[in-house]
Amino acid sequence: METQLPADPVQAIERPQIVTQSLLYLDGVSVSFDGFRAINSLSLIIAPGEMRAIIGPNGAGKTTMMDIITGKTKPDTGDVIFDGHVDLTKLDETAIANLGIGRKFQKPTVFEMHTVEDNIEMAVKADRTVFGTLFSRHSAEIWRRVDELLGIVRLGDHRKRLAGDLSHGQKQWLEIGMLLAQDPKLLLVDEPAAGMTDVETGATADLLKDIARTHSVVVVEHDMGFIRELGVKVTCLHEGSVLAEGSLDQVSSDERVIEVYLGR
Ligand SMILES: Nc1ncnc2c1ncn2[C@@H]1O[C@H](COP(=O)(O)OP(=O)(O)OP(=O)(O)O)[C@@H](O)[C@H]1O
Repeated sequence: METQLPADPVQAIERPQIVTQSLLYLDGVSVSFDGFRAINSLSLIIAPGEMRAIIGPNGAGKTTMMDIITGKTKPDTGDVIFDGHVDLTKLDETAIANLGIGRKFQKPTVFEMHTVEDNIEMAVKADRTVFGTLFSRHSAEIWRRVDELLGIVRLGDHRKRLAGDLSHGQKQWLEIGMLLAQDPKLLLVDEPAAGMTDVETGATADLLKDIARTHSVVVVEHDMGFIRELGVKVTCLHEGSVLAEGSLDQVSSDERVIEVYLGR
C-alpha cells in the first residue's frame, strides 16, 4: 500500500525551533544600515558561566552586536538564541531584559543626587524577577541584599556618599552593582576600563572575575592589559564577523588581527 505523507504547509514554511547547550548562540547574523553591512554573517557562542572578551577596531560591529542581543536592533537574517531555546529576535528590549540580560553602557548612569546605598536599594526594589517580587515586601531582606551587593562591588565603605561624589571608576562599579540586583544570567559590559586609573582598572578586572563565578559575562574592551588580567577567551570582530578567536596570546599573535587592529 502506498503511504502518502500529509501535506502540512505550516510545517513546511516554519523554521524548526533551535535548541542549543549554549547560553547565547548567534548564527549567520547579518544587519545592514542603508545598504552597509554592519554585521555580516556573525556566529558566536557563549557557554553557560563563561566570560568572553570582545575586541576589534572601531566600526567592527561590537556595539551593533550588543544591540542585537538586547533587542535594540533586529537582525535582517540569522539566529539569536538565549538560554538554549529562546529566540531573541522575536522579543522587544524589555522582554529581553526581563529574561535576564543586563547591559552596562560605557557611560555610567547612576542617580547622582542619591547615596550609593539608595541607588542599590532602588535597583533591588525594581527587581521584577520572581525572587525580587517575593522579598520586596520585607525590608530586612532588601537591606541584606543591598549589603551583599555593596560588598561585591567594593563600595561598602562608601555607602553613605552621594553617587555624584564618587570617582568615575566607583560610579562604574555602582552601576554594575545596580545591574547585579536583577541577578542577570548574562551581563554585557561595554568598555568598563575606559577612563579609569590603573588601580581602578585592576580592581575592575578583579570585580568582573568575581561576577563571572556566578554569571556569564560578555565584555567589550580595547585595553589589552585589562583583557590580559581577565584571562578569558577572546573574540576579535572585524567588518561584522569573527576574525579570530582563542586565548589572548593566540588572537594577538594572529597576523590578520595585527594587521587590522593591533598594528605592527
Ligand atoms: N544605526 C546605524 N545607522 C547607520 N550605521 C550604523 C548604525 N549603527 C552602526 N552603524 C555602523 O555600523 C558599523 C559598526 O558600528 P559599531 O558601533 O557596531 O562598531 P564598534 O565595533 O562598536 O565600534 P567602536 O569600537 O568605535 O565602538 C559602523 O560603520 C557604524 O558606523
